[in-house]
Amino acid sequence: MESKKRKLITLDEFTIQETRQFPNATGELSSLLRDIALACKIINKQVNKAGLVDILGKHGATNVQGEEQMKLDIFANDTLINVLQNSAECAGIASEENDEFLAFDDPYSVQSKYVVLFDPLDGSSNIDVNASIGTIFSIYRRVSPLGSPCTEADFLQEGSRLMAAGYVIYGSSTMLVYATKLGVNGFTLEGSIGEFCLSHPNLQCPEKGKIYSLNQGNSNKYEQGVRNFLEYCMEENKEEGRPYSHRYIGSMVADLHRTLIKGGIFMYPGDKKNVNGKLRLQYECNPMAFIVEAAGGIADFGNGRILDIMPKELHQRTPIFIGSKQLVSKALSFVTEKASV
Ligand SMILES: O=P(O)(O)OC[C@H]1O[C@](O)(COP(=O)(O)O)[C@@H](O)[C@@H]1O
Repeated sequence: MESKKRKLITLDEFTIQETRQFPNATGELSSLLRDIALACKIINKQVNKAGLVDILGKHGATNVQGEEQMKLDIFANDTLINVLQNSAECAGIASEENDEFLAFDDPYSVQSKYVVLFDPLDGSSNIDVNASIGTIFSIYRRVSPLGSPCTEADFLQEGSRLMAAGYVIYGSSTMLVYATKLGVNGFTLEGSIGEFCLSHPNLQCPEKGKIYSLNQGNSNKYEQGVRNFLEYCMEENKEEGRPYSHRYIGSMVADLHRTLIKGGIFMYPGDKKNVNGKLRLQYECNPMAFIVEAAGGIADFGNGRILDIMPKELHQRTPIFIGSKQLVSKALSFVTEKASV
């Protein structure tokens, strides 16, 4: 018996319906989201055929983080910048791959209310081995006056001031997940019509979880509290369903997507060498914290809410403990991070 065809709701239709809930809404934010989705469709096409075109491997340059840039990092970065520069809804961007923010000074962009931050290709170490990778983005309303180019202050705002945040995961299917204050929704790319269609409405992060996710290879460098929590996760306790399972893909987007859907905890703690860990506050941790909190989970740096951190630099890093309320609270009861952010 043919399964009942369900009505496809495209991202466009969904965002227009959402806009209608705000009488004063102008539709600029939804249009900006649609532009980001367009850029990610272009990136998706290259990712899907990466083995067939000369886009695998290193580009030969290093970024401001001192990391070797992959060819796909550069392609994704250029694609997002080009689409957003032509979008007329974006005053400027900040990217994990660019040292400085870029202010668009054409007559339309300087009038735009919003700026966009992005990690164009998250999980770069997984590109050549065909494991899931992603794009992470976030949108702030400007604090600088409209009519003139945006400033660094527009990008150095606390995560709690985000208007929207999301990611696209290039995995077994390509999905776009985005959050506003109204909630979190997931859309799957329907290749035959080239549209993101609503597939995961009103995503909620399960309160409990039995999966913990971190680079366990660094365990000896983590502080005692983190190691005690790992012991707790691996300990036998039938009643509490322990030992928990360890899962780590090594792409934050993929590890967070699993955590959002199945519950659990994802961590990238600080360690003796890197007290603030590896992940970037503005491009990775704030957008993910905004999404997980909007889905009922929590996101902490060990001594407080990620979204309350006042950013000082565009590329600053922060430790992160994020996911299901109960399991993250348990981890925090073990962890007394010394990191000041
Ligand atoms: O290899 P490690 O140290 O475990 O780090 C993996 C983490 O680094 C990242 O790959 C960093 O992201 P980029 O690929 O954007 O630089 C995350 O996606 C991932 O969670």
